[in-house]
Amino acid sequence: MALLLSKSRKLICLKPKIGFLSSVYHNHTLISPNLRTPFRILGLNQPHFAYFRFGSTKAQTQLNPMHSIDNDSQVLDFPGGEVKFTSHLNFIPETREERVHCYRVLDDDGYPITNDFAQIEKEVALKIYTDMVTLQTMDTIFYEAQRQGRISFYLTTVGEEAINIASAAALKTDDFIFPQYRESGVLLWRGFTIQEFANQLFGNKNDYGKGRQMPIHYGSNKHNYITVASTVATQLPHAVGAAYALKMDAKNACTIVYFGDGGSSTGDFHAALNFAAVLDAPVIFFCRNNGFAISTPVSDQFRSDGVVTKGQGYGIRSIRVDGNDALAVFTAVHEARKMAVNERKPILVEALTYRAGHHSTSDDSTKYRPAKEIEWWRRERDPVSRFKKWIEREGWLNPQVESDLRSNIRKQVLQAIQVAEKQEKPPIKDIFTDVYDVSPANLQEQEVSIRETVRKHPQDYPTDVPV
Ligand SMILES: Cc1ncc(C[n+]2csc(CCOP(=O)(O)OP(=O)(O)O)c2C)c(N)n1
Repeated sequence: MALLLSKSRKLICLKPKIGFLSSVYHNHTLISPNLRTPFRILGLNQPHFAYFRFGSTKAQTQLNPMHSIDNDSQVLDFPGGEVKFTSHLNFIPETREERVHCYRVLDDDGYPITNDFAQIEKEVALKIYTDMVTLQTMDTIFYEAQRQGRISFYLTTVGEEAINIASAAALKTDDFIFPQYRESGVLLWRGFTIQEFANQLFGNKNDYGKGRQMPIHYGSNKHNYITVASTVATQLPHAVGAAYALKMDAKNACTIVYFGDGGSSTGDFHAALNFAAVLDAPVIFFCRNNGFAISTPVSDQFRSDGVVTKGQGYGIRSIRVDGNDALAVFTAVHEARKMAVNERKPILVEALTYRAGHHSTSDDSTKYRPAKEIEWWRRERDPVSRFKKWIEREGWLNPQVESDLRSNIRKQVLQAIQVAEKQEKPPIKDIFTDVYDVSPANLQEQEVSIRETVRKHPQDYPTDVPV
């Protein structure tokens, strides 16, 4: 398509193409039905003619007879702001010369390298540490419980303890959490008890999901923690919708949505970011870039510089942080929350980390990555010991307190397992409740049928489920 600039400095369309530029001619002015204002070219000192070539037009090029025009000083007034013209055929490179820097506060030895971080009170720092240790302990013991066949499935957050706990610590209780599945620490921070975790894992009658979900699909109304869904990334558009609702209700709160590098390859991710940007929804997109989506490494996931660079493509302010540095994660989310709530804007945080455990109990990650690599991350970049070194130097923790803390938490987790295991399971009828007010005929038939099947083949069904 070629555009012609008339004496009245208006652009006229010579060969309109499809799209919103398909326009009507009106007094030599290009007026798009989709736009409130016509396109205009600014920066010209005198009226004259000019041709501009766009795309694959075959129209004959006529150079401007007035060579004095300084093309590069002209701008096109386009929706979204003025666009400078250039006579240089420059493609935007696929990558920046240097990768986006990663914000951190503590070095690998737990020494602060900057004062540019949110100040944390001693009590908050100790709760961050206590909850990181609790998460580690729960992961170790619940994982073993699955290996012993006591629960059917488990998934750890090993290596991502700082991401879980420090991000949660930077939020307010009115903020809504939309988790993926590797964020049980966020719920822990909010006060979900070890017993409540165990009840869900064992699917007993005290599980809020009434045993209808796989283990680790926690949810809690009380803690504004939306129930985990296995379908990767579906939580992203939900978080945007909820954030938009908070904005419409003029609430002083935001939503935060967690997802992995794998989740960023879904359509839901892109739809969510665009919606959030266009609707100015107060949502924090928190990507845990842990290097793997089960066995798929990030090098097979995308060619961009990680996930942080995608924010700008949608007009979203973004930051990359060291996910193994609790102080950096806390500070970034603390600032992101302020911006999201005060400015009513989405923010993208990409935390670089490493999934130091297997994907889940259904996975053996040494089949697709070197055991030494896993070991290195566990030993050299453990977020829990890094934070511990910092609080020890601050004088807030000593070895005796640390040892008591660990053994106390271990006892609590073991105790919770024993209690949860002994609890009755929810009755079979609970499978059919909570969706319909009046159960439809097909569900009633299924309910009868499942009872008959269990009675006929009792050896194939657990004995502790009331029929
Ligand atoms: C829509 C959808 N596609 C595929 C899967 C299978 N799946 C389960 S977890 C997972 C990997 C997700 O990786 P990532 O988002 O990076 O999170 P991580 O497990 O690393 O924390 C996949 C592909 C799924 N559950 N849902």
